[in-house]
Amino acid sequence: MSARNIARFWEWGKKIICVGRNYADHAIELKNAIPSEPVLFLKPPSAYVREGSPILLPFYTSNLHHEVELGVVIGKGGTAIPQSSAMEHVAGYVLCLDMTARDVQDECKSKGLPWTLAKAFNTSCPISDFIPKEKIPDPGSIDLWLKVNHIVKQNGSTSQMIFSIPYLINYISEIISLEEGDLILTGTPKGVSSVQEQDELQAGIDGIVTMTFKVDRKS
Ligand SMILES: O=C([O-])CC(=O)C(=O)O
Ligand SMILES: [Mg+2]
Repeated sequence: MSARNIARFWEWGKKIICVGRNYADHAIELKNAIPSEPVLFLKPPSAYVREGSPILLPFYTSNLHHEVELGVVIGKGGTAIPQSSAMEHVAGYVLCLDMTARDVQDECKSKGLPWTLAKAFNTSCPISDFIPKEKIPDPGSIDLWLKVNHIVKQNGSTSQMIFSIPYLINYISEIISLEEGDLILTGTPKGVSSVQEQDELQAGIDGIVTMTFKVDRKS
């Protein structure tokens, strides 16, 4: 067997750990409290989708939202990783969309149920090409943007994150051990909105990466 290549980590079937409400402006737009500890949820590796394949609308939602997020790819596993050495565990980054069935999430929230149906369905995690760590020397101050049909909907800086990447790696790894090939989605800035069948989503980090995905319905 050939050596595994971290640049294709999404093929390894590792964990996708998502952080919610990590930008105050997004917490406020959805009328949520600003958290005092990170809000965590998971997506299965079957959520990954790559450019060239569409984001499929789940049949049970009529309000699918985009959330553009910086993804942190773990290169070296660990448990209870200290903040001071957290960045040594990072192999690189990807630009991600945390696709969210907002109507289903609202219902789950009101019933006190988990968000699985809202967040973890097939194609709920579109990702860009792998970005080696060296290409983003300061992941705490990069601009993320997202357009729907060429209209800008989200444009935020990772400097607005409530919990930094080292904080998140420490916090998560105290609870869930991190492994090589795991991905952490670090939360979305404001501007989330509804997408429809045939919409084109384009997202990017200026000078680093862009990606384009079409929204479709399962045939
Ligand atoms: O669904 C939400 O609003 C929580 C979340 O994923 C985020 O803030 O990125
Ligand atoms: Mg999110």
